[in-house]
Amino acid sequence: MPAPVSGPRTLYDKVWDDHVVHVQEDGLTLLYIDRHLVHEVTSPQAFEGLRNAGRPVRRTDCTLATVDHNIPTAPRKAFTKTEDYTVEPDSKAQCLALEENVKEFGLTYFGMKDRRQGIVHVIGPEQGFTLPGITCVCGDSHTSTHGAFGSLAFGIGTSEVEHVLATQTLPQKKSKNMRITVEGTLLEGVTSKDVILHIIGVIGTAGGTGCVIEYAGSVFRAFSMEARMSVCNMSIEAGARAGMVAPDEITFAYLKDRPLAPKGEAWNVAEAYWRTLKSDEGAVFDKEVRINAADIVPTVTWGTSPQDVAPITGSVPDPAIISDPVKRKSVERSLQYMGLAPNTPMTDVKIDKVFIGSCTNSRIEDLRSAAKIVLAAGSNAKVASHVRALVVPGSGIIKEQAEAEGLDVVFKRTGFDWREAGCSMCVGLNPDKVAPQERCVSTSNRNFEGRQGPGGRTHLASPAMAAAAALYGHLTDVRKLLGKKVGQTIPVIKELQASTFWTDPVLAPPEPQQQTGDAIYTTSILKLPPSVTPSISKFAVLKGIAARIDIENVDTDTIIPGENFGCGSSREHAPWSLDDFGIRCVIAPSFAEIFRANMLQNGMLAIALPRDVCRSLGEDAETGEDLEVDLEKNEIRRPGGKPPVLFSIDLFQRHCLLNGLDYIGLTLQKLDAIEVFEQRRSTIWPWLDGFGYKGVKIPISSKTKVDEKLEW
Ligand SMILES: CC(C)[C@H](C(=O)O)[C@@H](O)C(=O)O
Ligand code: SF4
Repeated sequence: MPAPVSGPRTLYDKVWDDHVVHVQEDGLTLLYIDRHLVHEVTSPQAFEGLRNAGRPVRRTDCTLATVDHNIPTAPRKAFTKTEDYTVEPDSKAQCLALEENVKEFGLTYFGMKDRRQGIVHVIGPEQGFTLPGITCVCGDSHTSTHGAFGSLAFGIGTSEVEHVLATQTLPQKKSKNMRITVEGTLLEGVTSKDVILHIIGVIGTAGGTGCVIEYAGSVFRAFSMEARMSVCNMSIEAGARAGMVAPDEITFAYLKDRPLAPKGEAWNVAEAYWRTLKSDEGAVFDKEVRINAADIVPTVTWGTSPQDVAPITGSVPDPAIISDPVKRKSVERSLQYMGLAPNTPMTDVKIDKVFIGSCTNSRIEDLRSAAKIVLAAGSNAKVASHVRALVVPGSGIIKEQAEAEGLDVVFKRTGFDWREAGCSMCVGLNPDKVAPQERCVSTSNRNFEGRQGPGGRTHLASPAMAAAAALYGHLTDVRKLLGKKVGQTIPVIKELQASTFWTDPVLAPPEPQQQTGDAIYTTSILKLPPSVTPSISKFAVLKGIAARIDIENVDTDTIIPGENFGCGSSREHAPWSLDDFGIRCVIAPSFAEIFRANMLQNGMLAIALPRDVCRSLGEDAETGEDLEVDLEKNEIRRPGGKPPVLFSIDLFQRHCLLNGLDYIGLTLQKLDAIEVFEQRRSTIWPWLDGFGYKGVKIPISSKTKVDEKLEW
């Protein structure tokens, strides 16, 4: 069991400690989850699991659902039914499934007719659903965004979504503490997006593996909440479990009066608690990175991994000068996919599309930043004739605010397409796509092969850089436009108070499904049929042929084995598809954590071994002879009489795999501890119970009643 932190603690240590429900001897901790965001892609099988097991959602008051990934961003004025608006069959099915599920399970839902609908990671903070010091999860890797508020926020897979829906907890191993400090003053034209791209370029996409990153230093302290969110958003691209920024005056000002933020005396108590949420003097970090702000210039990506970054003043790399053969091959492959010749100056790269949006950069400040560049280019400026450019606000509310500020007019008259809120061209799950071999400058966070559409090529950049590229038709140093004096000959954007847009006199607060007295919610009463003991398939000995693939940073979108296996999204579909192919074990030098957890939840084994051992097992695989993975003996038996390779795996996970144990059933055995935690939570952090919509009273007494307990 890891020693509890007794001396000075980090921000992460503090939030973690405040959410411990139960600790096993091996350190596996049952963590209470304060906030759960749900979207249509990763939730259908989770609700199905609940339904099959006869389990309700434990805390409907702490769960918020919306549609974002699959939905078209075409005008919604004529929207009547999801069936008619969402055409693509899979998308339609997922959206309709969510609509049904939120009704059946009694969840608050912002659907396509609701002005509060938007990308989960935009609407959580916008509503004040996201608060400092909380734990927040979503079946989505970019949940790390919410760490900008000093919360512990991380992405989970579909099985874990089901686990949280059923128990409001998650079994977790504590990550390491990492701190990235950026001190100094940023150069003109350098934004938060450039800072995080630069960081990922420095530490690599596996740089934060096993860690929760705290962003510290004068640069982050000076950042707005929007800028902090863009940084924390991409912590996942840096390989980390989560990213955090300690809350401060900027955080409190952002949250004050948000619809779901605490009000009145509760606000004062909450703020006093939030002020304690910072790393203590002398707190120990397992990993420290220091970066000088003045070293960062506007940054773009050239390749198919977020770590493939270059300053806009630089050139496409030349694989010929890379000595490591695996790295060289990987760069060659990327350049071939991207259709780029080595040593081409970045500013010579001609583009076809521009996408300004996504959970990284679709907030009001991002839209203003892009509009400022357009304005700086002069009133006759136009999007280059060969470029199609899209601006997609992150939520209906942001769209309204932008329209009230006149940003839509600036974009539209310049030739940008102004859309409705959603994930849009960030991910090829809806009609906004990049066509094969088209090149897109995108303010999103992933440039994986096929990410924006099969064969599409992505260059990640800031909103300002994307706007400049749209006007010039090629990658452009935004400073070229900033050289002109913004504010003298150029019209200034009239920024409006965001709070004007939060309140909604038309839409009623969410309908509570069950009521106890005057409470907005009741925690669902857990009635568990004792006969229901779902299980996952057991893993003991696996014998069969193996496939060797020498590719690094294999992302879930193009799932194939390699180093840092499964980096990218929380899609449990990745292990499911491996399983469908009959692949039940993956051996790699390192794994993305969400991917590894998803494998375990499906009874599959992820074995991390040193790079040279992986190579030699790869050679064994090439002989076409069987390998035998024996979890009971923790060894991999090899062909040709070679000695077996030993591996280690967490004891509890091993136990669950060997016995095919269902994590939800195990957790429900700890129901008493969960209830005790909830009572304490209601007393110390009462603002976390229930939604804070107007006129709604929040219950103080204990809510959960357990009729029957699962016999294990
Ligand atoms: C669909 C979803 C599971 C996925 C994620 O987890 O990140 C998506 O949001 C993405 O950005 O790739
Ligand atoms: S990364 Fe893209 S697809 Fe994923 S949640 Fe954000 S906007 Fe949506």
